[in-house]
Amino acid sequence: MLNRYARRMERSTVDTPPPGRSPSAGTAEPVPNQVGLETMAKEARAAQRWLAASSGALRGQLLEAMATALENDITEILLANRRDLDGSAALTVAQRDRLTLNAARVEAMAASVREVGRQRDVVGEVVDGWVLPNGLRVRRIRVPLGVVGVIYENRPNVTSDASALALYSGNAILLRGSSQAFYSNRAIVESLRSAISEVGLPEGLVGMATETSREGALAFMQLGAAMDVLIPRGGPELIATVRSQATVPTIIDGDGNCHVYVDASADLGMAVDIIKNAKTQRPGVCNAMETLLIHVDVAEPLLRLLDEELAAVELRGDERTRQICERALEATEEDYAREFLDLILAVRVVDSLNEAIDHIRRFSSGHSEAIITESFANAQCFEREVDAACVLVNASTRFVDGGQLGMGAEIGISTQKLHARGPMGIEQLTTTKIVIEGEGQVRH
Ligand SMILES: NC(=O)C1=CN([C@@H]2O[C@H](COP(=O)(O)OP(=O)(O)OC[C@H]3O[C@@H](n4cnc5c(N)ncnc54)[C@H](OP(=O)(O)O)[C@@H]3O)[C@@H](O)[C@H]2O)C=CC1
Ligand SMILES: N[C@@H](CCC(=O)OP(=O)(O)O)C(=O)O
Repeated sequence: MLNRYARRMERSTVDTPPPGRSPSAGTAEPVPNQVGLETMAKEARAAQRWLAASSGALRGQLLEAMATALENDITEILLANRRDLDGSAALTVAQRDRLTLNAARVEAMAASVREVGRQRDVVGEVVDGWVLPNGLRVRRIRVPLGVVGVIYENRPNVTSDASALALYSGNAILLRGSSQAFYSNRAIVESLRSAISEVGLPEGLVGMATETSREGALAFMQLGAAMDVLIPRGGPELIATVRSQATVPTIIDGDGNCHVYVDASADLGMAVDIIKNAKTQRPGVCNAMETLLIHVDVAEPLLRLLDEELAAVELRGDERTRQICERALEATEEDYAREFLDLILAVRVVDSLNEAIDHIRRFSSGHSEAIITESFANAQCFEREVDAACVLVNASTRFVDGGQLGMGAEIGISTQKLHARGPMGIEQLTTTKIVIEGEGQVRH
């Protein structure tokens, strides 16, 4: 029966070339592809019904087929990626790094899909249950959210990571990736859809918006009841547009203005290793460090070490930083407020842990914040008082990643508090419903 259903599904959602980027929208005018989007959303809604009723074993089999398809289609995916890279002249270093695929990265994408498929199946899990005095049996069970939408940056791996997480948790997914990654995303979606079809499920479980203009993105976030939740991953402009224009519920996955604070009690060797990793291992990503805060008691020895160890990094510091490290430029308030996504680091010397926490409270985007300390009391205070999705003690902010945290992958890193916060995996793509079973009881 599922195979018959699958054969009826149209492949149209991945066949159209991109009409190209157009200026930012902000208007309520209807957009040309709204009908296409609505059709795609309807297909996703219909297809999700089949998946919600499927067994964890079938969903595991589906993810295995998706991983194998990615491995088999590696040549097509890399060719499509080359087309994206050739067509995008004005990419920043961070954007080029995000967009670029190679064989190892595609293999890592397949490995992530498999890793997601090895996670515990949470669909149908009973999270609570009780029996009432009148004999009614009540269970709260975990169920998929339904149709999940994602607007995301130009990272093609998000296409497969997000699809794997959504499908394994019983959801259908609608994808609106960056126009810069259109051909890569299309090749990946085609590969995933062929695997879906192969296991007898409807291809409409993964839909991709083909209108890549900003108007298209606006129409996507205005799908209303057709989408159960939208996860926007991106910078402040995207987030502001979603907050003011979206007509669907959202889980905001915003920018990462991440701090590392080096306490007076810190082990400076450990501090140097963590700082180097957090700033330089992949500077263009959201969990990279943007500002370093140093307790005044260790400022001199640490900055002398960093002067050499961070030779490739441009430092922008306050007056006390510049007195110790002559090459540091003057930091402005704006430098502390922004995400560089580059080999640039803002630095500030503080007199106390409290001053560091005050700075973080003022400038943090609520993503990831770290302390390096040998003091248990200071670590506890930092954990309690810093209001961020992830707080780290003596570890690099780069660990804030679903794969690194054992979740297989992440659909995004939520920087809001409801209904999920931090890296979002399978469980965060579910909600619960209450099932009540009786023997004819009526309310008096
Ligand atoms: N918290 C998290 O999970 C994550 C956060 N990020 C953050 O994302 C940023 C990096 O990615 P970057 O490429 O700069 O992100 P952008 O915000 O520029 O782009 C992200 C996506 O949103 C679209 N978009 C951007 N602005 C608008 C708008 N005004 N209206 C409609 N759609 C819009 C883009 O489309 P197009 O490209 O076609 O213009 C793209 O698909 C960083 O700030 C990083 O910290 C990134 C990944 C994960
Ligand atoms: N998952 C990521 C972090 C989140 C992310 O995708 O960030 P970005 O590269 O800014 O789009 C990682 O550390 O690999």
